[in-house]
Amino acid sequence: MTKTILRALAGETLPVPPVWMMRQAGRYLPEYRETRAKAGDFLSLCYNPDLAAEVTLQPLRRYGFDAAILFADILLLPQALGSDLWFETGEGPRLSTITGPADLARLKDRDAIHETLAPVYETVRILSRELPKEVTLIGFAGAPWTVATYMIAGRGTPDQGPAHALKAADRATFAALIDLLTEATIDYLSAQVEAGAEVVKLFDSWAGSLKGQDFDDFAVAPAKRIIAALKARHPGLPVIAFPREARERYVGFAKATGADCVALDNSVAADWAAENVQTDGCVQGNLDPSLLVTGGEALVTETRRIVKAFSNGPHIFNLGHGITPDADPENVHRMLAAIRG
Ligand SMILES: Cc1c2[nH]c(c1CCC(=O)O)Cc1[nH]c(c(CCC(=O)O)c1C)Cc1[nH]c(c(CCC(=O)O)c1C)Cc1[nH]c(c(C)c1CCC(=O)O)C2
Repeated sequence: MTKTILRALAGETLPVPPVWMMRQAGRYLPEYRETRAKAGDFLSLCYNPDLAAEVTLQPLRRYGFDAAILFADILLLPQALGSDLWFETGEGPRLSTITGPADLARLKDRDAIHETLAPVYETVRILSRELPKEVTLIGFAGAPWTVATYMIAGRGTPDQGPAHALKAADRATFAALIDLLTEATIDYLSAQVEAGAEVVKLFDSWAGSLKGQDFDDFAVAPAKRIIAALKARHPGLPVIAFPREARERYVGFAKATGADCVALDNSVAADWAAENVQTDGCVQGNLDPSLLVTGGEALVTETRRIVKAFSNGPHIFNLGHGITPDADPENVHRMLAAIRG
């Protein structure tokens, strides 16, 4: 087993951490913007296997990252389940809403998703043929809670208010939606693995707004179920979990869910995470993405500080969240130089 990402995920401490970036294919790259224009719009790009594979490969050509992440979106799964989905330019995603049992009943069942998602699996197949031998291919899905927050509200929300409200007002509908998403996510990720994904990552971007028992019920429990089912179908499959802004709940998250690696956002201190989270295995993270906008000495200092903080255990270097469209592509080279020396 020679791929550095797989070695780190298996618990090996490497002299130089392998590195990739969340949203590494994206609008900060001129070649991405060009390919997206050719596709027409973002969703057409996601469903065009040749072009989606092309944008996945672009950041690898430029930077030589250790992993490629499939180019797709966490909201393709709700679309495959029958939600309407579109992107408002400059604003973000819009979906039909789930407000009660009638909306839930209109969704398709888990077996129907592959019809819509077949082009995504084709993208994975192309990538597994075309990627350089040393690069690891990561598939992904949104975690049920995060995906549910978009399906319930019909858009991104600052506090996930509508999802919390449905959870309080109509627990049965809310729990049934989480259940459907959990089952569909197992099938979706499993199909990505069958197509050639070597690792999968579960994005729970809004995990931080779940408190107390809700965090156990709707962040930990679904992740645990998904990971157990995937590992039963694909023995040895490494899984990265990203319960963003989980704060003190990062502690023990890998053990509680069976994840091989916990991805950390940049609100937690690397020294604290090395002592309290990395003790259970591989961690990924956690540079503040705004440093790729501002650059300078702070970018270099902070990158080195993170590498050093995690140097006594398994670590995959990454950002604490996705790189933003206003990032300077040259700053990514500076970050890599600070990591790789
Ligand atoms: C919440 C979420 C979404 N999508 C995703 C998450 C979880 C991670 C996170 O918290 O950021 C995950 C995602 N989205 C995208 C990927 C591709 C792989 C990668 O490079 O990381 C991945 C892994 C492409 C994308 N997904 C999106 C873009 C930008 C679309 C464009 O080209 O205009 C990309 C490259 C659009 C998107 N997709 C989503 C939103 C809220 C938006 C709009 C905000 C924005 O524009 O950045 C939903």
